[in-house]
Amino acid sequence: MTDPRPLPTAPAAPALTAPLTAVDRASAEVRRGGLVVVTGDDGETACLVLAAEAVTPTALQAVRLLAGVEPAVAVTARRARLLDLAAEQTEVAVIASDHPLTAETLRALAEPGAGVVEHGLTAEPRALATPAGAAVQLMKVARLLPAAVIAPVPAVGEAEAAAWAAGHDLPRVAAADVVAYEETAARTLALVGDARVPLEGAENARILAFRPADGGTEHLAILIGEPDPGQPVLARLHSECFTGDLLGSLRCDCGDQLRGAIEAIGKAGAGVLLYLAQEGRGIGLVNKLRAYTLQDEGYDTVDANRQLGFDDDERIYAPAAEMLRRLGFGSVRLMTNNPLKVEQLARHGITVTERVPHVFPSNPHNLRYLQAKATRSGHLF
Ligand SMILES: Nc1nc2c(ncn2[C@@H]2O[C@H](COP(=O)(O)OP(=O)(O)OP(=O)(O)O)[C@@H](O)[C@H]2O)c(=O)[nH]1
Ligand SMILES: [Zn+2]
Repeated sequence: MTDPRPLPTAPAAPALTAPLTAVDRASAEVRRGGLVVVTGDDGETACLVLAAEAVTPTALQAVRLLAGVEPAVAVTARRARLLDLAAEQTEVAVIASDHPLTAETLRALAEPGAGVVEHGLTAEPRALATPAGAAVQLMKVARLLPAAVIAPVPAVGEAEAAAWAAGHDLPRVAAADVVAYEETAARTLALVGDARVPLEGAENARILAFRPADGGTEHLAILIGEPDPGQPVLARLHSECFTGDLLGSLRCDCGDQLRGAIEAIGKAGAGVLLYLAQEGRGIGLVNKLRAYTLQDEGYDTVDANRQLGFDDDERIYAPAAEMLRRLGFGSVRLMTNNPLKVEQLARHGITVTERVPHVFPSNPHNLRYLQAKATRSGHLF
């Protein structure tokens, strides 16, 4: 095969890097149980934020002391409705109590099966692009349960709240930057690695790694043969599945789909497989394991996501579209059974000339999962 040819890569604009970095720092902080400040527009009260799943009595006490009031908990509207706490159409619900919330109650609000939710709770609706809404979104970015302990920062306006955060040595992030994070990250992908890796079923393969400007997890493109950018390129978008791809889990069809796609593209002679860092349809591996526990209790794959407060599918397709564009492929023949992937790629500016079915035999462990994909998520088998 010929030597890998260099591919164009775009340097990230500094204006995009600073907000991404702020979100990345805040995400790392909440993952280790720390406090962060989320600011909003000038008229909005900034929030002190802590991951509900990481809450401890000590952390809760720290929030009380810093804010000077009792904290509340922000959850997705989906989760609030399951708790019979949100009547209105809203994106996020802020749950408050008529008595101090304990760490156990907070955990029970966040996670199904974690305990009994007590009485005396009320919920207020909030839009996503508010500090409370962005606090929940920050948990999703951090791949934690989408529930945040929040308390108002004793400061007026964004500048004063930012100064308050700095004075208390707390990371600060703007709500708008959290909400825009995934789309912004996709715009900053840079090609950071490119090597020839012969694969079983496709010896003429290269792996290219694309890294977002905040240093987040890379998405990979597996380029097989030399696809003609002038023609629709045979393409597979594969979302990472540690259990299926690496361990050969029989609970899903991912392992077969991954190896089957490489083999099929290899046979066809040329094409691309994007290996996207979107484990568990974008909820992360730990949350996927929680969803599996719920599925063992009787929920299907869609309802398990919803019980945890997530949407059915949390993936976004901006990184995939950006990588295809960077590789010079504006038009694809997409190997998928998922109509949403076709729709979303088109929405992000890639022409899908054809959907190529990508079906593999079921086994006794994944039959129910595949049936749920067909009946609940509209997958075409
Ligand atoms: N949340 C959740 N994710 C799952 C579950 N089972 C598998 N997954 C994830 O679902 C994703 C499957 O991705 P794909 O095979 O690319 O996509 P798809 O939506 O099934 O569509 P196809 O292109 O037809 O295969 C991977 O990220 C898996 O980790 C589950 O029960 N719950
Ligand atoms: Zn899987």
